[in-house]
Amino acid sequence: MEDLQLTGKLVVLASASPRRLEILTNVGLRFEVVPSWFKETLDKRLFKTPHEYAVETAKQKALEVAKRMPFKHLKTPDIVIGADTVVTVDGLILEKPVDKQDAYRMLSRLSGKEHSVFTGVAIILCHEKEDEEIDYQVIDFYEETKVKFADLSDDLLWEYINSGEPMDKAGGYGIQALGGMLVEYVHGDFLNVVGFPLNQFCKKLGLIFSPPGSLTHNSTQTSPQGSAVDTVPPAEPAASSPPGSPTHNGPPDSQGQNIPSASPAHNVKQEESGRGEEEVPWTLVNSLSKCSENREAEPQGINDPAAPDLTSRATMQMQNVREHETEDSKEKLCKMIELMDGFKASKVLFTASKLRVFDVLRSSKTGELQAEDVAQEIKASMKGTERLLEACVSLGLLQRTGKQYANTAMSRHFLLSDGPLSLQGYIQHCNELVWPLFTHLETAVREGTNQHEKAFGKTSNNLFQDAYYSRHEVKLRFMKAMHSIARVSGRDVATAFDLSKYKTACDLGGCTGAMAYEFAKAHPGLSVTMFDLPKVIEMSGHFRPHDADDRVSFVAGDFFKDELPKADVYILARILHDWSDEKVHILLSKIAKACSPGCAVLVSEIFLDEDRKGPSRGLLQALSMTEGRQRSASEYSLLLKSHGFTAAQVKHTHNLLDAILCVTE
Ligand SMILES: Cc1cn([C@H]2C[C@H](O)[C@@H](COP(=O)(O)OP(=O)(O)OP(=O)(O)O)O2)c(=O)[nH]c1=O
Repeated sequence: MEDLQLTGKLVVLASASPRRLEILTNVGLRFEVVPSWFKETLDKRLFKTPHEYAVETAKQKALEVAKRMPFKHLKTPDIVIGADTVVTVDGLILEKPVDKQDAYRMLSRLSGKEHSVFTGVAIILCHEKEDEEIDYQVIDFYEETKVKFADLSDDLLWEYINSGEPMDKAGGYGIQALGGMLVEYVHGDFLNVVGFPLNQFCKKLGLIFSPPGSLTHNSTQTSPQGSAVDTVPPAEPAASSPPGSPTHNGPPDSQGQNIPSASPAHNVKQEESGRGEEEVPWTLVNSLSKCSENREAEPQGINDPAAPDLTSRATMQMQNVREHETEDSKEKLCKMIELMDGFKASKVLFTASKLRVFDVLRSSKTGELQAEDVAQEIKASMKGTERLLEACVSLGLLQRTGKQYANTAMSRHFLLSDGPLSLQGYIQHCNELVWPLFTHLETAVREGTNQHEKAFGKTSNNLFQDAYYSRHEVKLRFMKAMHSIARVSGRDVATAFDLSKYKTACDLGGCTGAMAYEFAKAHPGLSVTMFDLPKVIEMSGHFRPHDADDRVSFVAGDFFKDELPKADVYILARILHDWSDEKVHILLSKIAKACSPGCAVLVSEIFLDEDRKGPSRGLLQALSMTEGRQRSASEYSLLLKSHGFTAAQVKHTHNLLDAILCVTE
């Protein structure tokens, strides 16, 4: 048990499949579930074999989660697991049926025949580099299981389809439940059909994480089924790349690739993170991985003499169905708990930030401190500090080794007050302004109004003039918040489109100039004017970078009242959501008047999904808005079009702000 190489690591299952959750939970793996948003739309014609398709889809599912988590969940996972199961018959790849007719077509094709079930699996190892970029190392493999269906009558097929079971399963059946009745034999790993080849996965895990000395990590391991190792460059988007694309070091099923050891060669930290010890039976996993070189793909399953007999397998299947239902409701309960506790987690982050816990830990000689030292530094009680630090560990904000607390990579990235990507300004704004507003949410919902007066005892007709910029200290806090958002999202917004043909830009309401500097940095031929209220401009000097580019200049004015500076591109970053459509029209018509043909407007906001069902970040923000509203990309596009700005290009940056670029004719 000293070999617990996964202890303290954040393992993430990038899958919404309750079967995968159950299989991995049953072996004692501790992990979080973050379903992938990767759409399974890779062009199957680009893949020579079905398993290449399944492996690539698994890889893209996992990479999407690995890349999203640092931004959306504000934590970097150590390991992300993705999988994709497909059924193949007559040279066709069958995924989940889209409707009952589709399920019928699939099942009647499978009737009376042997088919293959392939599950592709990708294990992504995320390594934080010194420059805080993340390296993604991909280990992928697949498993094939052969399944033979009995001859199935139409009546039986329809009865099965009407049970509802086929709809969320590849090939339209679930071997672990009612679908088991359709099956004559299984050759291979039964769990592979259910969605996860546990046996081969454990072997791979053993090879990656077995303790030093027990295996020769860097020797060539021959894997029974295809296995490949890729390193994905950090800036690479999770694009739908077919095999042979630049993210691949070799074909996905090439044999005999090196299996990297995550420990100690890759310096994956062993953190005592409060997530508790892993319960994976590591002796078993290590023995399995040692056997993997010798393994011939032998038939297993219900025809295997060593496998449980049919009666016990049927009992196991019934248990599985019951457990699946329990797991399903447990998953829902977890989600409920997460929602109920969400405000506590936010407040822990706000409080630790306000008390400068992350800065205090960073400034200590070794980067770590015991609770009593932290308590002394932040001038707080020992008992309260200890509770706060422990809660921070449980949220992935801190790590603990013995009695010593230290920042996690995520905290170093986003929570040090002087870090280049510090979110401290925005966190303080959330704590001091948004939090009090949200305590009056019920009244805000009843009355449909912003609760500024209730929360702060003052009416505000114009939020910026009356509230944000009324007092020096409040203004500075608001500017810090906007500054941190612009610093974190600025590069992605500035590089979202090719602006090389433009010479001048004007960032309207650009606050501290952080976004303007990002645009200047990203476009060497561009001069940027930052335009904002005189009250803002007079303080923007506080935020001037040391290496300030002299292509950025500052002009004071009110974009609703004053003449706008001339520019080829007008930037509206985080501006339009604050205003009603009526005010947006006033502003856009002023911009349109200032523009000559070929000029552009770049709007950067959180874009709501077209069905307004997400992202929740945008919809939650709307709850404390005054006269503004959140909009989708096509709503922004329509507003812009009505002022002659067309040819919209939309970029979802996966950062805090998305972007749309429209051009005048
Ligand atoms: C053939 C077969 C598939 N399946 C399931 C396993 C997978 O969950 C599903 C195939 O779809 P997948 O796209 O592999 O997975 P998923 O959509 O369920 O989850 P995610 O993409 O979030 O990881 O079919 C069974 O449960 N039993 C079976 O007998």
